Amino acid sequence: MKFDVCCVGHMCTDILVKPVDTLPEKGKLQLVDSIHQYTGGCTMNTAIGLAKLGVKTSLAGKVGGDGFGAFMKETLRISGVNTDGLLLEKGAMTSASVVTIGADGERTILHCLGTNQSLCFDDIDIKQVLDARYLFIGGVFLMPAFDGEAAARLLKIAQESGVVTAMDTAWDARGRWLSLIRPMLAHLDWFMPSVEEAEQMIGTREPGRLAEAFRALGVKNVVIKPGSRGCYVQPQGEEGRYFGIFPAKAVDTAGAGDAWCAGFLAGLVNGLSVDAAAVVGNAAGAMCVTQVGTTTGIRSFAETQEYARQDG
Ligand SMILES: OC[C@H]1O[C@H](O)[C@H](O)[C@@H]1O
Repeated sequence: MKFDVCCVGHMCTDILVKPVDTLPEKGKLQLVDSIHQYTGGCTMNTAIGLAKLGVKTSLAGKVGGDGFGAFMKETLRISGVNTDGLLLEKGAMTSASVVTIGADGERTILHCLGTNQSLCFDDIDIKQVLDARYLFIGGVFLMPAFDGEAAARLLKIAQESGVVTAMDTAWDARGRWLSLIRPMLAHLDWFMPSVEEAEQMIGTREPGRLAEAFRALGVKNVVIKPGSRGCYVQPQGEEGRYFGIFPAKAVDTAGAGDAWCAGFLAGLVNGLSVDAAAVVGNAAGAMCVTQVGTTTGIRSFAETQEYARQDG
């Protein structure tokens, strides 16, 4: 195996906007203090997070042949993510998210779909996927040509070839939730939605009931993240358990869930138990929100473990 994790799916450029204190009146322009450009999108964030945590990571997906696409490819390269599976589509626009950060660090996100809109099964370099121990799919609801049977097909191929499969979702603005995701669930070793997303699929916020429902639909191991009580982990055949969050001063919460996935998968790749990996996930998520940008706060695996020991 050449890689530990291959990440497939949603990637974009994040345009981070910090408004001045007051909210605009409806229909008026918003004054901003600053605008910055970062890499973004669940898959991109998780891939860069994994690489910063020292995991051998590759990525498959699509960006446009524009300035944003070039910026993303170069950032991936500098971060140490293999981009052989990254398509640059000439004449197409790279996806972007306008992320507005409030005074409390909470964000609102406006998605401009770009190349994620047309990402399809044939765009994915299967060899790259099968050359990894783990496949991570991120942001499945933000890729309308990939979000149903195509994602399920890729997960099935990977799982049947012995690749451990993991998936996070994203918010589904079109509200299809379980109807769309159901064919994927039977091919997932790890399903790691946020509690808000999971609630939309199953209709409860209670992690134990959510995990039970996903297990009944074919998922092997379930994580519900991160929620006010931390993350809830229920591996196959075991009781579910909570792991509490680390207190952190949030300046930008965007990417916390992606950082969690990176930390958790890095833990598994490094041979930690599921419980210890969940703690590393919580630490990576907490470190992420202390800095502006979705991957700025992520540090090496050793530093993340150290953080978990100090503040746990
Ligand atoms: O998960 C965080 C990501 O969601 C949004 O899509 C932004 O791109 C941000 O990077």
